[in-house]
Amino acid sequence: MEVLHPNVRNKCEGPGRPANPGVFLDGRAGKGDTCSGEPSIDFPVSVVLPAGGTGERTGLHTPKQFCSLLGRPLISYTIQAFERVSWIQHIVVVVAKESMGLMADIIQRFQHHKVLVVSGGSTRHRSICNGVLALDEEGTAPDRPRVVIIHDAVRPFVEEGFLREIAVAAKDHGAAGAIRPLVSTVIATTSEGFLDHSLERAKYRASEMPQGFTHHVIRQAYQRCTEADFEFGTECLHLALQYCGTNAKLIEGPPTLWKVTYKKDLAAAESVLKESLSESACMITGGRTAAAALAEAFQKAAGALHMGLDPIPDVTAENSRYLLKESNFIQVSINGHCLSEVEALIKALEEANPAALHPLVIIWMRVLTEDEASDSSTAAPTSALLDMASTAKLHQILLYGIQFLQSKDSERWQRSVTRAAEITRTLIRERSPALVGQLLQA
Ligand SMILES: Nc1ccn([C@@H]2O[C@H](COP(=O)(O)OP(=O)(O)OP(=O)(O)O)[C@@H](O)[C@H]2O)c(=O)n1
Ligand SMILES: O=C(CO)[C@H](O)[C@H](O)COP(=O)(O)O
Repeated sequence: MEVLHPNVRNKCEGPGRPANPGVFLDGRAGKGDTCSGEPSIDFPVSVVLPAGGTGERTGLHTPKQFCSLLGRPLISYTIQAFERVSWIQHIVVVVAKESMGLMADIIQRFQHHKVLVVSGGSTRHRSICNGVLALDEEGTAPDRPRVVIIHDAVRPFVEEGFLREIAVAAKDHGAAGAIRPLVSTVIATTSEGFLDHSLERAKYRASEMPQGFTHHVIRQAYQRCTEADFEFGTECLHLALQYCGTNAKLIEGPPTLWKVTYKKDLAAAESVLKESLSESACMITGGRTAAAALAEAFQKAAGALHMGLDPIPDVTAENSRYLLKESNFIQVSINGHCLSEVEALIKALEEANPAALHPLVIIWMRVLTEDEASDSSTAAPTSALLDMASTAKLHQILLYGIQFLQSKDSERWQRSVTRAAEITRTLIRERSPALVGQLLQA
């Protein structure tokens, strides 16, 4: 088994800066924080993420764990879901031998820490077993975990609260696993392809991930299981029962635990990510009265589209926290071109997010009076916007423009506000790299 030691990956661990805010399905944006109000886990917990499969069922050449969602490999989201949990010590990622280099690049590019990479086996059980054994190896994980959580690398949406439930139940009962209600009835077929019998759906559950085990139970299960288990087995909880006499505690998990299995699941996962990244934006008004009035109206229109909006005068002092916690920014410019404000915002975002984990969005909202709109000397700086957007895109910042007409007619003005909010919501939701630098009319 080949191992990338922690000291090899140390070069990837920046000077203590944790990865960028991740995606929290419960609506929180955060970094390295724990669920509010929950006590921390007071026993050592480590994680094994099997990622050594080929993803045959997707029909793609690239194994699904390395497929890109919003410019970042799927596995990086899963790693981050564990990395941001403060009570998790080590994350062993098990990949096929030929993917060791690719995995090391991902760790470096997305500044993952806590990660140890080991090479996998020909089946999922063999890969998981390699990961569990790596936790034993001296020098790789000095303080042995009391509990080992096993989670498929291709289930990116796992929350801290549920991991906590699994870890505590695993410590108390030796093993614990996530379950979900069955979607379809399970039936057995005869060798001729006829119905043999069907199971009563209400009595059965689908076994999902994460699963947790005491270190002792999972090690013993793999030491005692047979070659047939390694070759054909699909259930770690079964090994714990069969070889250690441990009846796992089963806990119903959220629907978001589903496993990316088919190509359509990759699109679904990207859609979940986009949805969670587009829940809010902050609107930078420059402290100007006209912009603040626009922000107030915009806040209402955005609210109707289920998007929260925080109007702020700038991103300095106290407000600089938005540079880290927000993924979407609307820079309002009232007079003239004012692309310099956008330039300054891009610079501040780049400095705050040297390795952005997902694309950040800036919308330049150029507000024009009716007179300015009809004056050819105030023509839109389209090529400057395009150039700025092309450069920003290299740093994972997607820049778009909306031209907003500040009409004296209140109905017209309100229509523009509504349209601007709808365009904003669409640009933020879609995060399309193809549309950067475009100046749309509201
Ligand atoms: N030899 C293997 C096979 C699978 N896995 C991992 O186990 C998880 C769940 O398995 P599955 O969804 O079946 O993945 P694949 O085996 O890659 O998919 P397929 O069966 O479609 O080929 C995935 O993260 C996969 O990378 C692994 O670590 N080692
Ligand atoms: O849901 C699970 C229960 O342990 C596993 O993720 C599942 O068994 C993986 O199996 P496969 O590799 O066939 O998708």
